[in-house]
Amino acid sequence: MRSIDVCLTPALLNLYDIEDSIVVVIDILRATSSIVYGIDNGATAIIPVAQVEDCLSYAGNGYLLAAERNGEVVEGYDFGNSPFSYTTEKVGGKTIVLTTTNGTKALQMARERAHQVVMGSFLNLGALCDWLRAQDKNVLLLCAGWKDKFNLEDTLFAGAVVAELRKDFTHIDDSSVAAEDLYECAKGDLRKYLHKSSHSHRLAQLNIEEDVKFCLQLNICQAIPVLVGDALVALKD
Ligand SMILES: O=C(O)[C@H](CS(=O)(=O)O)OP(=O)(O)O
Ligand SMILES: [Mg+2]
Repeated sequence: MRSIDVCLTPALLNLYDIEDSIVVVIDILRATSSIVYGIDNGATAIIPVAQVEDCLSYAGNGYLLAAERNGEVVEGYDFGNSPFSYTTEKVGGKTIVLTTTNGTKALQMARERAHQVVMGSFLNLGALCDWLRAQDKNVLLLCAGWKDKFNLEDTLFAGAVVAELRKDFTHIDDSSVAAEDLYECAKGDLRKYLHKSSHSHRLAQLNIEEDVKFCLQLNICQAIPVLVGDALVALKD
């Protein structure tokens, strides 16, 4: 029996047995979207850290240091978590140390217990689902949310994955059913639906509408970033 469950916020992660599961970390706006895009664009590795000051211990290695808090680049860092900072020209062949408000924190929580940790986004939805379908493992879709609270965009993506995979799994929990129904509600126009989201209001003041539109594109990437040791690298077949 294979199960696919949705953990709606990292605050609930301890309720799940993930020792033998693949955990998909989801932070659509914008951490996992940018990580997927950067790895797809040839970044050698992305090292996630939970605290801004943890980046400094990597300084001097020729790594790029990326830090975002509350939607803005932390002063003194090379860049933050806008996908437009993760183009081939900017990150190809480079190692990036990254910390964000929600996504890297959720990742650090998952890595402590999960069998395997990968990154999900609308950008690599199809490739991710094809790979998950082929693994003989339970799956937990971990929504990074916002400061440990539920958010719409991460749950929408979890619902998109459940919709793709529900035929391949014998058990889905109620949060998976709810996430899938939410996705069915919104899939016709994700951007329009997400005008309701707290993130849209928060980022509206930061004028990064283009980031939001970019992160909602489907299947422009094939890369599946996987955590190997301390770093996220491209999953090899
Ligand atoms: O930078 C982002 O888009 C968010 C910041 S917030 O959710 O608007 O506070 O950070 P992320 O860790 O990518 O969710
Ligand atoms: Mg987010």
